[in-house]
Amino acid sequence: MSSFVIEGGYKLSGEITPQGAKNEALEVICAVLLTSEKVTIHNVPDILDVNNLIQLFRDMQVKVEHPAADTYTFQADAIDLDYLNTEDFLRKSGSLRGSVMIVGPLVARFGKALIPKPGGDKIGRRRLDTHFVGIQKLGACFSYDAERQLYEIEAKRLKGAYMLLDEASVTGTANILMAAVLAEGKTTIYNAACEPYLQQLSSMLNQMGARISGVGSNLLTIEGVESLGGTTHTILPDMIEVGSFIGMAAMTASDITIKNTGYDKLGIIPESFRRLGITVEQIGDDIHIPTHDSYEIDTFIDGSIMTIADAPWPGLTPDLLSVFLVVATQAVGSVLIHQKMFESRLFFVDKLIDMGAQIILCDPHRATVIGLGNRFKLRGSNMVSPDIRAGIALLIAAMSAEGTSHIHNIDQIDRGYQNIDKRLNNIGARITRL
Ligand SMILES: CC(=O)N[C@H]1[C@@H](OP(=O)(O)OP(=O)(O)OC[C@H]2O[C@@H](n3ccc(=O)[nH]c3=O)[C@H](O)[C@@H]2O)O[C@H](CO)[C@@H](O)[C@@H]1O
Ligand SMILES: C=C(OP(=O)(O)O)C(=O)O
Repeated sequence: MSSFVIEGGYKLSGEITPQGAKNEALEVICAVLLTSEKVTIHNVPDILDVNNLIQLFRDMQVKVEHPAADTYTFQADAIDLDYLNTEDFLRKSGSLRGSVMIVGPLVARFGKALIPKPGGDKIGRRRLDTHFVGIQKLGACFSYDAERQLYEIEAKRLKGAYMLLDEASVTGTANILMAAVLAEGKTTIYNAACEPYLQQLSSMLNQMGARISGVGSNLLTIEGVESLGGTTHTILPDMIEVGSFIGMAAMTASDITIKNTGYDKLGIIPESFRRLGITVEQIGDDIHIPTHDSYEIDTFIDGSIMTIADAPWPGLTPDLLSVFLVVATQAVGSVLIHQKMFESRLFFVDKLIDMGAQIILCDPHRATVIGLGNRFKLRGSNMVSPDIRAGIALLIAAMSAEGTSHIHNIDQIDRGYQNIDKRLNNIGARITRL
């Protein structure tokens, strides 16, 4: 298992460009299974999760070409459905949460799919009810094979239906949407998730001939079509990486410009960093973070303690709360970080406490951070990354700390951040990969 050695205290300077969005990539790559024609996707991030999904598609006999570093062409005209029954498929798809989104396209196009309990971060219970109930409403039958720990899904032709999702699940909405585009008749999905990932997926599907309206809202209407064709699609910049760079710049007192951020699609993210006292300057589609000698956390208008909490889009994404938390440790003032969606994502704070941060873990969902300002620096430490976003938060902490830190299990970081050590070293960081 690889690790990073980080020499803390070095400032960053210059420009950095975000990679393509991981979560959008996983959705739009699954969508290529909906057509026998060629689909070209640009701005594909070179990260573990995406590369593993692409390898899985190759194993399913999807024809994959890689004409440029960030461009892939897929053609699913001769899929080997028997491969889904192999141990190899079950092992590979089981370790990758995004792979659950092959169910919708496969059952819509071929009338059957197979999926093991999927992987992803161990950040609390991660149920699939929304996916299953939605696809069942379209007429598919699910059966669970307890011995092999997998679900078999079958349908003749899916039929459009009305559904009110029990929660605005991101991958759940994508999965149901990809099933509904080829179902017979009209489907209505209320309480749909509407992150830019889903807006992008919907516009790609419409380009392929689907008829989806309500894109960007929580009420999607889909008129089913007989078949879909090929297209070319470009993935948006990764908003979680943009947020991670904003936090990193503030915490290391660096002056950096984040290029081509897809600013209009960042929602409430820039404003949420401003509430921690960070200057986020929009320059066209770029973001400039000037050097911060210090930054002071706002209070609410009535003077009460600031809360940074996640919420379904257009609320604040849960994937940035670990970054907000670490950045607050060096701010002036206090903030309550409330991670509502996941129940095991805040336990990494004990590592920050070891580094000298003042944090009270109130319960699995809430942590109060007492910002120490720049009077007290964090100390370098030896730590293990428990999940992708805790991993980047620990990297930010290590980069701002006095002394050297070691982060183990960096596969968790590589899952979602492309060549992060090289890209950060290019703008002044001191990170060595072992
Ligand atoms: C591959 C991918 O795209 N992964 C993202 C996707 O995961 P994923 O699609 O798996 O996450 P879901 O949106 O299904 O739900 C995430 C968690 O939030 C809870 N929940 C969800 C919606 C809601 O209205 N209320 C609620 O409490 C769920 O019970 C679950 O515990 O969305 C998550 C939530 O933005 C992100 O953290 C993941 O990075
Ligand atoms: C939780 C995340 O990813 P996944 O859903 O793939 O585990 C994430 O990207 O923060």
